[in-house]
Amino acid sequence: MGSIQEPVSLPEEQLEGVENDTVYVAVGNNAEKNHKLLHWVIQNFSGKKICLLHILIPDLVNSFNTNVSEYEHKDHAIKAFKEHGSQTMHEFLDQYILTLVPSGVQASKLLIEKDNIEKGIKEAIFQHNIRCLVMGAAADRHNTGLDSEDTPGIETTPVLLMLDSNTEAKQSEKIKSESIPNVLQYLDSSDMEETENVIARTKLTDLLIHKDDEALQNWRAKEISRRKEVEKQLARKKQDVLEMKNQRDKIICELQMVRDQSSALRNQLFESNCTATELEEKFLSAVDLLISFKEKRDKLRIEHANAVRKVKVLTKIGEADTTSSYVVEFPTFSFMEVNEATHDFDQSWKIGEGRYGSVYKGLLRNMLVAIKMLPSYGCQSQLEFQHQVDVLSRVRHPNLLTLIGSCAESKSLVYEYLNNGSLESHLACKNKTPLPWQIRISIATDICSALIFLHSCEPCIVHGNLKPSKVLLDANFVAKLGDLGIPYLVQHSVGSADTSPIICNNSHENLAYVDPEYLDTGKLTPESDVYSFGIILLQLLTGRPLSGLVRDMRCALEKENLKTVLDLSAGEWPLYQTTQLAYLALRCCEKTWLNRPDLVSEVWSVLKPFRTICIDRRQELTSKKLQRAPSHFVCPIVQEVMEDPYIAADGFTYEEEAIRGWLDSGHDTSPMTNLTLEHTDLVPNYALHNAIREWQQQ
Ligand SMILES: Nc1ncnc2c1ncn2[C@@H]1O[C@H](COP(=O)(O)OP(=O)(O)OP(=O)(O)O)[C@@H](O)[C@H]1O
Repeated sequence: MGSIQEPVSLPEEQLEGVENDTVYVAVGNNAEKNHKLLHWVIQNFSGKKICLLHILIPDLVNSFNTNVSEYEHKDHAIKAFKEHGSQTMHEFLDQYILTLVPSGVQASKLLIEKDNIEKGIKEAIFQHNIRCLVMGAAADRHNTGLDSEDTPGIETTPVLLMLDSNTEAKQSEKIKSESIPNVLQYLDSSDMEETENVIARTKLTDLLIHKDDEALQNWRAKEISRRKEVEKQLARKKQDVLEMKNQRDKIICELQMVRDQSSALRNQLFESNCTATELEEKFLSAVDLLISFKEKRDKLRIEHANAVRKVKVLTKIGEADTTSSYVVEFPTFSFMEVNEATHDFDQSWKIGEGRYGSVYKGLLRNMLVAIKMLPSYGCQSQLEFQHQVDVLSRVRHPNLLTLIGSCAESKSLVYEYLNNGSLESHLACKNKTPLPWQIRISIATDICSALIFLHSCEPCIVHGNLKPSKVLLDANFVAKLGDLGIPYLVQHSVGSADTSPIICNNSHENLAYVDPEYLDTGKLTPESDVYSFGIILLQLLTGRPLSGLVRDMRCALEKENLKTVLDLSAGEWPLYQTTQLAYLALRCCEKTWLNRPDLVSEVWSVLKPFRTICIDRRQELTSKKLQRAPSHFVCPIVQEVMEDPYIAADGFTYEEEAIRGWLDSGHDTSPMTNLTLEHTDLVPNYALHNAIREWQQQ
């Protein structure tokens, strides 16, 4: 039985079988494919015998396609056509042979006429005992297992069919006919199509040849109905395509709409984001605004509370005013208030007593004050008294004790309280360290400044009772003159213009400050104050008792021995300037007022150069003292270093007087926290008291 092999490229063992056999090459009608096939054959079988095999199918169909009526002479035509086809094919094969000759191939041709290629090939194999047959391969590459890339130059690889021995080839026709059709699978697709066409045409030809008109008509009708069916299908397809096209257009439209909507939504989203950001910013600024409004509101609340408090105070003052029945411009106090402030004029609250009454320390409307109780004798009316006080209250100067208010009922004057006491106490060194010379000179300057102011007033104001007890020192050692105008107030009361209270009720010591001319004439002049100032200046320089003071100074200056009289506890006096001051003081103490120096042109001009050095020193001293004072030494109410610290129920320590005054004035709350106090008991803070003492003695 013949075996069929598939040599794609031709290995040596394949070629061995071909050696002595003629290689049959099956050529078709496609000239291009034939050329490629022959090219392949030349490459693989150079020097071999080649026989070109062509199965010629008489192609009558072409001649009958156009006009069937022409078949009246068909026998003759078919014959002529066959002859013509055979001749043409011979010529073609000859041409192929000629192309093979230069390649050293012995070529021959074999033309077999058969109405079927399959049958023709079978016949050729039988008749010519073909063992080696080359055919154009089928287009189906799976059959060959090759790619065109592997065999460049030809689209499909030709197929070499090796048929077994002659004996096998000559087997019974039945067996051979079984094996031969397999050959056809190696024909390329175009050959197959061609074959099918040929078969169809052959059938038609058969019909024509055998004059089978009825069958022809049937076949035609079949063809027409098939064609109609195809046309119908085509029309349906067209309709489908049209519908699909419409659908596609619709979808595109919808897609476009969706795209538009999407872009609109995107814009909306962007706008929303912008709005959100804007709103967020607005919200933040609103929060800021709210915070600032809250702060303002709190501030306004505080201001409101303060205003309410002020209104209450003013109302109280108003009430006090109505009780006194006078319309005055500056605060007046009721006797009750004065009484309360001084704790029923408690002796422990008394500061001192002079010719014109007692002076009490007091806590009045939360202020630490000095209340001077004038003698109640005399016929001065409350109206006259109040008028006089009103005039005095308008005389204000930094070196004059400030008159805060008055009480017409009790005929008392309320002054600011100066906690550094009087110059008198300092000169006497009562529990006090001696004043440095700079402070002394600055005190002289302050007194001079106050006198210049008083004397320059219109009408001129003469103090008339200037002495160290009337020179009060504040926390910064600034000197302030007190008791201004008291003699006038009291004189009126006494009702005797002739009787001078200064003279009448004054001690011998106090008379030392009184102008001798005034003593002689009873007439107070500005120069009277200059005399008193001279004595005070001599006291500041020497610190000596009044008796023989002028004489001793004069003597020392004459002997140019100033140092012997100077108060050396005041430090190292600058001798030249101090001598100048000493001369100036003596001139002030001249018995005749005409010989006394002018305060502005002479005294002030000498004192003025000292001012800067003295004020600096004063600041240095006070700031040192203030700096050194720990904050817990200072009373929260009066803001001064405490002398008698007491602990209240709120746990804070206060100056006893201050906290008692606070509680006695009806307060039941803490001055520090404003919370209600559990009780009003006070406990002395001995530890703090000792600490303050130690600190003060340093
Ligand atoms: N505002 C005040 N602050 C502190 N102490 C004061 C205040 N006013 C007066 N004093 C003190 O009160 C005491 C009594 O003073 P007052 O003026 O009544 O009498 P005097 O000056 O001693 O003598 P006189 O008035 O008889 O001449 C004085 O030692 C004085 O230092």
